[in-house]
Amino acid sequence: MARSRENVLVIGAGMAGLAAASRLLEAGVEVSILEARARPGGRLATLDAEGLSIEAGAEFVHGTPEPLWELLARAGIATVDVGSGQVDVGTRASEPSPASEPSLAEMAEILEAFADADGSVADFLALPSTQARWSPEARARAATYVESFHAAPVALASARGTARAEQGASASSESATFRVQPGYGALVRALAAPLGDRLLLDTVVTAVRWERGRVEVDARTYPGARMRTFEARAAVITLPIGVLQLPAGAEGAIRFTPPLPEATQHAIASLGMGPVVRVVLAFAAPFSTGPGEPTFLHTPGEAFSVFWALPGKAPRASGSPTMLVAWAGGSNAAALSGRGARAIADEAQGVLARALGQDEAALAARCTGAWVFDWLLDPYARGAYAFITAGAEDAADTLATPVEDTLYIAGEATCSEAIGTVHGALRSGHRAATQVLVLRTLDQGPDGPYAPEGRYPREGA
Ligand SMILES: Cc1cc2nc3c(=O)[nH]c(=O)nc-3n(C[C@H](O)[C@H](O)[C@H](O)COP(=O)(O)OP(=O)(O)OC[C@H]3O[C@@H](n4cnc5c(N)ncnc54)[C@H](O)[C@@H]3O)c2cc1C
Ligand SMILES: NC(=O)Cc1c[nH]c2ccccc12
Repeated sequence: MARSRENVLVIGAGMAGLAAASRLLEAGVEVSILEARARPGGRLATLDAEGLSIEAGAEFVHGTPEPLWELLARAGIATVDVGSGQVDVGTRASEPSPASEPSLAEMAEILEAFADADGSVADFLALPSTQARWSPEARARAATYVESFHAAPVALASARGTARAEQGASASSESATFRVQPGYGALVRALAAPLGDRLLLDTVVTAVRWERGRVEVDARTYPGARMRTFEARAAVITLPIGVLQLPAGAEGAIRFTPPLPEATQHAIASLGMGPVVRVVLAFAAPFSTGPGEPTFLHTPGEAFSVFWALPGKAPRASGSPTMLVAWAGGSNAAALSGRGARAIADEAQGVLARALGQDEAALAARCTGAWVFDWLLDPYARGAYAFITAGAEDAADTLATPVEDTLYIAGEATCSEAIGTVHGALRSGHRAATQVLVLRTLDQGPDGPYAPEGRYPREGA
């Protein structure tokens, strides 16, 4: 077995791991990247569904975060503006009506006001001063938004942390939302290509033994047959927080020897991993979701609290949508999770039928496909994305602090300014790579263990 002490191991080939590995490789550091799945990308997963690209995980580019746009531009990948149509339907069958501007504006104010609040989102919404200032509709809208899009139960989510995440997800003054036209999978392919056979798929990490300046990682192949040990000077660990939170001994838990420092363990335990159930429904014929073909159709109070249309393929592109996403996050998703694809798809169709005032059986008969993504059940994610819980506002920064200059934890959950996003994951990977590279420059010098053979001229050579 090849053993090398010069390299850096990157655990996980999602956006954070791919970004870290690419940076390190560009800087001349020899890296190996260990990925449990049979594909790179992690929570970026574009599937082919009836000839259309659909996302199982992330779909949107939130705002114009510079490093993500730079990557897209470098790879020549186009984006499309999603649009901002918002339509509300009540819990009872009714005609969808455009979301009222005042209630949207009030909700934006509430999300901003979270920034100055201690405690949870639920605490803030229950304050007499909050109730006096904003309408019940706006408060309910804010709660539903946090539960669904931040995937965070309002009783747990930090108000200040949510304000920060919200700002991070906007990432620009005009908070437009975009789609990656060919799907995020195209970006994953562009990032993974230069890594070649340094990217090891079907490699499930089971244990990390470490001491300052030395890491040993045990891994098995998916069926569990082959064990391998990898050795390196340092490891960038991009495991989702849901995986790091697994109790010792649980299926899929990774054993750290010695255990991670108390502060790191505490930070891991105190972050939340938000659940999401995402269903893509396909309809054979053009399908109308209401006036002006809205982008987002809100169904508050239902198990799926928001729906949106996916761009169709020609010749339907100019017509009504034929593919819709049904989205449940936070407490709703936790309640749906584990009920099975059939029951979850039926529930999504039922909510949609009620929302549009249509007959449920007739709508179901027109549905030609349903793809169900229940992220809490994903063994290599254990949820959709992280959220900051009340009292744990510093946890992401704690995780981003290198452990003994040897373990560098990255991933979306470690990016305090854009937690839960693709660009947050990307930034965390770049940050970890920089931490590794700075260490090389300061502590190791050009002849140190990170220096690839022949990269630096030796004196007298
Ligand atoms: C349904 C959904 C919708 C989302 N929507 C958006 C959106 O619209 N916009 C947005 O910006 N963000 C969105 N996100 C969040 C975004 O997808 C994530 O923040 C980002 O992709 C996380 O990247 P990462 O590298 O931190 O983690 P991951 O992509 O999870 O990468 C970690 C990698 O580690 C691997 N791994 C796990 N266990 C092991 C092990 N034992 N051994 C080896 N490897 C292992 C995993 O397989 C994975 O590939 C969404 C996420 C989900 C789930
Ligand atoms: N569908 C989404 O955009 C989900 C999402 C991921 N991270 C976020 C942060 C803020 C708002 C939404 C999100």
